Amino acid sequence: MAIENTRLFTPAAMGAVDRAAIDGSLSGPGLMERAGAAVAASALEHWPGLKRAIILCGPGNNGGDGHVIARHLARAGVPVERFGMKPREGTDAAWAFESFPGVIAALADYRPEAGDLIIDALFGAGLDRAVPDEIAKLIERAANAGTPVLAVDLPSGLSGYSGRPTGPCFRADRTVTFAALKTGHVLLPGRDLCGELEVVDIGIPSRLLANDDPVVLNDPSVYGTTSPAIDASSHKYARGHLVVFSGPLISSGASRMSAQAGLRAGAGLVTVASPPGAVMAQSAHLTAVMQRSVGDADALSDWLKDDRLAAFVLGPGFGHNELVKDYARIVLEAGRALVLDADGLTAFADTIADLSSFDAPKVLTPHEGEFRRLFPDLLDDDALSKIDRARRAASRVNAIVVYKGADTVIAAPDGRAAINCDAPSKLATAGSGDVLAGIVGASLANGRPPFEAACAAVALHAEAARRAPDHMTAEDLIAAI
Ligand SMILES: NC(=O)C1=CN([C@@H]2O[C@H](COP(=O)(O)OP(=O)(O)OC[C@H]3O[C@@H](n4cnc5c(N)ncnc54)[C@H](OP(=O)(O)O)[C@@H]3O)[C@@H](O)[C@H]2O)[C@@H](O)CC1
Ligand SMILES: Nc1ncnc2c1ncn2[C@@H]1O[C@H](COP(=O)(O)OP(=O)(O)O)[C@@H](O)[C@H]1O
Ligand SMILES: [K+]
Repeated sequence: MAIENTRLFTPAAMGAVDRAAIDGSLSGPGLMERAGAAVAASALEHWPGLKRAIILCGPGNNGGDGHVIARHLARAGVPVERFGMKPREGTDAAWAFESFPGVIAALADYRPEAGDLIIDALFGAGLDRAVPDEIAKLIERAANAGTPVLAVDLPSGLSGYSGRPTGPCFRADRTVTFAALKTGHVLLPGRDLCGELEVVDIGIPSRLLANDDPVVLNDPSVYGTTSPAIDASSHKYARGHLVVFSGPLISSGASRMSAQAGLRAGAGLVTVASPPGAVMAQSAHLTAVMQRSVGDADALSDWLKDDRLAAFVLGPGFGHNELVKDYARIVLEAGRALVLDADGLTAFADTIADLSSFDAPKVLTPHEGEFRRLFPDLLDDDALSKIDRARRAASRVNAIVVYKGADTVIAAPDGRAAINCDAPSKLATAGSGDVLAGIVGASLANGRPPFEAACAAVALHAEAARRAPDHMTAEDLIAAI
């Protein structure tokens, strides 16, 4: 039975849920029995022609699940062989083994054969270091033979917290996990190493599936509907006026993409603020998007007397320009929302924390390289997951951080975080980040709070990409919004 729960758990938080369930009415063996039965059912459903189930059993509860799986598959008539180690005495896993005692061969003795399915029940939530050498060798033998792998809870070798391998790691075709997804299932490369993911209900009551760690999958439960309702009383200013700063003539295209994306994404009006030297080129291209010549800080301050200017995008194609810092400060001092992207981020490489003193809404949209420039210490800290890196960055800058990638993390200074997992890889094309910055700007101009605005924008960007042609350019992406 698949379950719907967009909350994500670290293995530690899930362990607390398990303990609460066991302290309540549920028994450890009862949970293990349902977990093992669900994995066995998945094996039978997805590998109907399997000739031999190779069950790799570790010393802990993950191995305990393996013994339950062995019993269920054997009773279903599947030839079963177990490799690994016996559980420690007196544990739930020992109960599982005693419920189906038998030979457990040494891991080194396993030789893959055609028709095998490896059921990996070596380590799950308890993995805390690189797997030992004999397991590393087995992983290599199985990969060379192309033997399919069904992982129990997590592929052994993968951190359920960070989504990064601790060393050699199984690449599973399918992973069956219990009660809720763990962060390591959705962060890369974990998401790829898990293969198809299946979350099964093992009877833990949903009231216990709560924790203090507000990390969720990015979906409408976070940000509401994708665009605010437009009714008869609505007018373009009510939908918000977005401004995108243009860089010099040579790199003015990026601002156009942000601006056009912003207009498509639902800003009521969009103006490109161009340096005088780029005005002519922009005029030749822009139609529904308006333009204004803004050449220096005074011109910007003067324009900001118009309090209908709601949100600003600063950075795409802006160039390495001293004006970045002045413009950012002036916009934020005026209390307007600011999206800082690309060159806008790079300009603050050593001083990003200075922005924390401004209360106006701020959204930073770094990709991996920009994140490194801004927060090298967080990236160098191997103990942190991408989620916690983004959260620490958000709290340092007092801003929403959209840490981009195929596993984009959106984090708020108060600890809220969402992971977007459904962006297609065709987004890896020049300009798609400029498009995102424009969508975030529109979402802010619409008046959403910044975390919700960023989450809605990332979801819309991914949805547009899914709809766009396979060999899309950033222009196609804009058209698909
Ligand atoms: N709790 C529940 O209610 C339910 C739990 N369920 C299942 O339990 C699983 C979690 O079980 P678990 O906590 O026993 O951890 P598990 O992953 O089996 O590791 C065991 C021990 O291995 C060791 N070890 C770690 N890394 C190692 C390494 N690299 N190389 C060598 N050894 C290493 C380490 O022990 P150490 O050697 O450090 O003393 C660790 O404690 C979970 O994933 C799910 O499948 C389900 O049944 C549903 C109900
Ligand atoms: N392989 C991928 N899968 C999913 N999304 C991706 C992938 N590569 C890039 N993206 C997304 O595309 C956008 C690229 O942004 P960025 O790196 O700033 O590009 P550019 O500077 O060319 O505009 C981000 O939103 C990122 O999350
Ligand atoms: K496993």
